[in-house]
Amino acid sequence: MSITVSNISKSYKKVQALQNISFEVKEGELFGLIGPDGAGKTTLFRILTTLLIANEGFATVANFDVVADYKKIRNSVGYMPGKFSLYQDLTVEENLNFFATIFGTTIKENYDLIKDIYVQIEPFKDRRAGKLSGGMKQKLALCCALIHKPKVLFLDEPTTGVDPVSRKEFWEMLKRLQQKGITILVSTPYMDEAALCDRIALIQNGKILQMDTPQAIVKHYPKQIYNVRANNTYQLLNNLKAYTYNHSVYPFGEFVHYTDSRVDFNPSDLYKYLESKNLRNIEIEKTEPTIEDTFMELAK
Ligand SMILES: Nc1ncnc2c1ncn2[C@@H]1O[C@H](COP(=O)(O)OP(=O)(O)OP(=O)(O)O)[C@@H](O)[C@H]1O
Repeated sequence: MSITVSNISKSYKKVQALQNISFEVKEGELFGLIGPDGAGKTTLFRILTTLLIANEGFATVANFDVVADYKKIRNSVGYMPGKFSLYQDLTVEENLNFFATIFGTTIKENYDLIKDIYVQIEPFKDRRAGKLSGGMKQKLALCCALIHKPKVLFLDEPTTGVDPVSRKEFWEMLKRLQQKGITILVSTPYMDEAALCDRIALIQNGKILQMDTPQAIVKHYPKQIYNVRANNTYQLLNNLKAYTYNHSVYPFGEFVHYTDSRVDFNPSDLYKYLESKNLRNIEIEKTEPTIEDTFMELAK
């Protein structure tokens, strides 16, 4: 196993950030921690990268214990923290050289590993990191986390605040790194990114709600979901929430996602109800669940 987390708990005074978390990540796996702000993702990353000590439980990374073998772990992992971690006043090249030097290596030695990413920021190598765009900062941070050829890469919300094109490119880069044998633990609040991982853990309030492949998680969704639309979305939401038989109701893109509590649900009953509320242009159609739907169901 590349990462083993066993019954880890951590609290900050009154806040219980992690409650009895356990999971394993296999060598070469791309594993996602999916959860909203405050779920406990950063706390877990800090424990696994030896920057914070858990109150209970144990964990290993690359077969080293996170407490006893912390120095060995620091040499074996790359960590890209959520907040921008680079030296704003150093240039792109200086930042990268700095990280290479503290790990006793050079840009040249591991250039192969970062090449695909670095070529995209190389034209700006003399620019100060603080003056880079969001997407470029993120690429530089990834190069810095990779420059010592880590076995395990920890990426805490690497795409938060990054535009959709750069997000897509970033995930393509992760897939290429995975093919080079690097184990990756990545956190994200974006449900569409969850589908790109080999396995995911859905996490909320310091607890794992569910863990499996993205395909299996969606397959186990227990209900039929309906896309509902009408001329007034705000009123539609309120009317659906007030409907006696609703099981779940929430906005989803241009639709409202609705599930019914009855086994013999007939959409025409709902149609009539919404019509009686003076809604117009009503549409009710079956749709497939997504990871976001699973999250909404588990978080209920
Ligand atoms: N140093 C701290 N002192 C007190 N409470 C903290 C501290 N760090 C985190 N917390 C609390 O612990 C909980 C988990 O926070 P954590 O940062 O691990 O979550 P997260 O999933 O990474 O969310 P975010 O994306 O917002 O950072 C939150 O309720 C947070 O307010």
